[in-house]
Amino acid sequence: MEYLNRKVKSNGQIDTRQMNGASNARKKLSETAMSPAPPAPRDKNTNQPEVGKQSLSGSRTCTYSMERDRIGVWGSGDGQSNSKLSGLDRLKHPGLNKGMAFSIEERQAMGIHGLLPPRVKTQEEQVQLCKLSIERYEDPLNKYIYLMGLLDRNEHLFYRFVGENVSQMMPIVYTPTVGLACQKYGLVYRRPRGLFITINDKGYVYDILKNWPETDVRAIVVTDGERILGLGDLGACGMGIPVGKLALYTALAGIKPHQCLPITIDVGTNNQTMLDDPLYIGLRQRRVRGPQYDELIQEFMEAVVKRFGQNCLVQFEDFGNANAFRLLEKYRGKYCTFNDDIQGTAAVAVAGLLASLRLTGKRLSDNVIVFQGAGEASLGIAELCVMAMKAEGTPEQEARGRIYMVDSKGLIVKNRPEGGLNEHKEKFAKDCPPIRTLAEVVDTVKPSVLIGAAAIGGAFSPSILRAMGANNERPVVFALSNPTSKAECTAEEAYVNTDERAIFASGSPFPDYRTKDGRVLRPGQGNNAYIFPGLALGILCAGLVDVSDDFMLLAAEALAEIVSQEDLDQGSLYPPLEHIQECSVKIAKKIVEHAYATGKASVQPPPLNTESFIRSQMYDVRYGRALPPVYDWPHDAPKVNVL
Ligand SMILES: NC(=O)C1=CN([C@@H]2O[C@H](COP(=O)(O)OP(=O)(O)OC[C@H]3O[C@@H](n4cnc5c(N)ncnc54)[C@H](OP(=O)(O)O)[C@@H]3O)[C@@H](O)[C@H]2O)C=CC1
Ligand SMILES: CC(=O)C(=O)O
Ligand SMILES: [Mg+2]
Repeated sequence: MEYLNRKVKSNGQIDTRQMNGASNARKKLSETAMSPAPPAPRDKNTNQPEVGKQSLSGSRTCTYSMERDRIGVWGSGDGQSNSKLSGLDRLKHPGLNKGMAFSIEERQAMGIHGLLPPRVKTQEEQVQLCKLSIERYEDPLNKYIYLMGLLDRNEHLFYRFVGENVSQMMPIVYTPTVGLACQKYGLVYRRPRGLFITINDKGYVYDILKNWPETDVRAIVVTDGERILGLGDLGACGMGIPVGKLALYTALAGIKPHQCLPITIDVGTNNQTMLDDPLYIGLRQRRVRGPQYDELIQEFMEAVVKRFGQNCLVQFEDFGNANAFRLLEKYRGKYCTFNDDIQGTAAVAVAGLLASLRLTGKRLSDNVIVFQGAGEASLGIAELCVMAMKAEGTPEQEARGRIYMVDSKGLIVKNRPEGGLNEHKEKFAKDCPPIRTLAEVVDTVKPSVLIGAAAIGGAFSPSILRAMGANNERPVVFALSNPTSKAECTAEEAYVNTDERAIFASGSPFPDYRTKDGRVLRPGQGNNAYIFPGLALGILCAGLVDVSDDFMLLAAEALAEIVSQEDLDQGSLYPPLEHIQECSVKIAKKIVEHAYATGKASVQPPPLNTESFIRSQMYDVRYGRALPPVYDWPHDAPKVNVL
């Protein structure tokens, strides 16, 4: 039979990325240095190898679209062809399963006829069922468990469902519910998802990476669980975050699921509640710090390059403050990496601020900005604000002078009696006597922008908000802390206490607000989810390694440009969540263009049409044909399992 011959080829045509001068140095890091590939057929629009034969599509070509999406597979372990899989395997394989959408021919040819109810459903009907099913759950945690179960069963359906219902599903797979899921991870954990690497695995990290059954990993989100959202140290239970972030990589930016790998590095936890919890899933010990910790992370970075190549992206997520800054400085430029909490958050917040200028009629440099918090998020945003102000022509010192930071000890001032200023905070220290409370800082400084990222729920009291309203025609208030319980104020509080004049954004979603005169305000979600999926897509499409801050400013500008007048009129500084996939493509396009313009791209040759190249790389949530039609039901079917 013809289809018997249609096997996955293994000709290594994919890695057409040839290292350019800028990345030659990195070659030494890798045992798996890419070899120049034989020429592949080129797409006339993109000047890139055809889909299925290029950088993001897997390291092998194949005939069927489903195989094209999923080459290495759960269960095969070696990333070899799917031809070893039986029909039953395919039914159980989340990347290949179509459930009742398998056609009759497919069911017969794969030897699974009779294992499914007779009716054949469309994917649209399945999406409808997902909607009905999830609506039956009232408890968000149960909705989360349902969605993770769907992901475990049928990836295409999960991503289509989430992608078509972003504003309803994002709060479940992501903040705020993912925070609750992490706190209860011992309860919600069902099936293996992601890799756990512990301090006891030192010396064997590469072997653990080899246990991951997919070989074509392009993006890793890694946490050590020390600062999970604003919930603190959750140890190994932090795994929910890399899983959730990577679900958004695919749902929001079309990065293929099998190219994504969530990792949790378990060095213990200092959270006594976790340590005492019989359901806790991690090592029962206090956190290891110092040289042992650093050696483990170093081994991890090297093992990633050795296993997946030097262009494999490592997104650091929810590390504790001290490690986050240190590790970013240590690895940026040398490895393909960025820190989402510092850099991604900076980009989304600056995007919001740039958009706000269209409402206030100011330049960014005309603003006075007060931060509640001086950690990863706040300092990342503050530094990018300085960069954006400099781009407006404001001298650096003047730009820094317009930014005031409040940490747990009060306003950051020079010669603080209790000391404790690190080099990052020092740059924003003011030459004035200490001021202890945020309320006093707001009264003294009279900021036009107030940004909260300190995980102190309710820190923007009604009186602080009223002061913002009294001092500004349109006060800008960002309550960025996650999850919802940690938000500095709600959208309603921001509007009510400023005569509905506040320009508000928040890290976790808040419902629409109806004004006294009947207008509906839709507070935007100032969350790095608007940035990291598109940023990652751009990084991968360009083969970018050095994710410097100019890329972050570019991403911010790209996002701000997408915000329409209608969005602004509705009080939102961000495009609707329903458009977030388009935002990802636009951001990726800017990243790719800038990577080539600055000589930092390593995918060669450059695409002729950047946007079509990017789109051609993205995951298709629709099912492919599992098999070509070979006969009509109800005729006798050959008992052959070809896949
Ligand atoms: N919306 C988004 O996209 C993002 C939101 N976030 C959220 O931001 C929050 C903070 O994250 P991150 O910056 O990474 O955390 P960090 O731990 O790095 O920083 C927390 C900061 O808050 C300060 N702080 C603690 N207590 C107080 C207080 N009572 N008054 C003033 N400041 C205080 C700390 O002060 P000190 O330095 O003195 O310890 C520190 O500077 C989290 O809730 C997180 O979820 C983070 C990333 C993205
Ligand atoms: C959104 C995010 O990255 C955080 O709250 O940590
Ligand atoms: Mg984070």
